[in-house]
Amino acid sequence: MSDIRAVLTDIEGTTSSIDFVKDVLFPYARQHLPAYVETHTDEPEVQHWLHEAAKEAGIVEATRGEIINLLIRWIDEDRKSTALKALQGMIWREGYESGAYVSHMYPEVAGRLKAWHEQGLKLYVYSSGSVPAQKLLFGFSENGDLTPLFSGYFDTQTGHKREVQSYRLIAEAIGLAPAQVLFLSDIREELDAAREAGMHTTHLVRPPLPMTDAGHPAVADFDAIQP
Ligand SMILES: CSCCC(=O)C(=O)COP(=O)(O)O
Ligand SMILES: [Mg+2]
Repeated sequence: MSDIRAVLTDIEGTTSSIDFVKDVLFPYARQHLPAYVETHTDEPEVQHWLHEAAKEAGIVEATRGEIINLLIRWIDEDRKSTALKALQGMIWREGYESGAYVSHMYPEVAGRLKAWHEQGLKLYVYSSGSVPAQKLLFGFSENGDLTPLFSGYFDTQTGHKREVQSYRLIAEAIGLAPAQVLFLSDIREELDAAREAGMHTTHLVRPPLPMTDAGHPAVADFDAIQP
């Protein structure tokens, strides 16, 4: 993969465990969402995303309570809604800043990201979590602040992760040909879309998941990747 100039990484199931997202972040957002919406309801950004959530659900008129219930249902369904993800990010900030949790990183991830960075590779993140949530996750990690390693972040405002066009737009935004980018993910459909856009791909199959052939080069951890 000698022409690789940048690594674009997914988060959940790739740099960090699905359990951290499902058992720590989602429950925290679920628990704090009602009070957060009630106490921040006059903030334009909160208003904007509540409005976007209602629009996405096709709701013309709803009480605040109904929108809160809708968002809680979406958390339970792990819906990759841009509006929900933006609101979750705002709520998670309070959790990180109060020390309620730090983000999980698989043991080799921070070291490998640092090595790639030192080697001159540009590092980018692409996650369904909002860009502010991504910055928090890498800023408050078990391995300290990893944000200086990254050159940019992308979320579903660029497009959904299973759509080919999203990867074309990301390559354009970072100023590289898709063939100069290596995309890392645990999800086959995301890897398929990135490859169709022309990116190199590597499938993260984190133990104890059994190694499976999803049609992409597959590894158990970042130490096995040589961009
Ligand atoms: C950005 S941290 C929270 C992760 C999250 O909300 C999520 O939906 C994970 O999506 P990913 O695309 O990283 O699998
Ligand atoms: Mg993932």
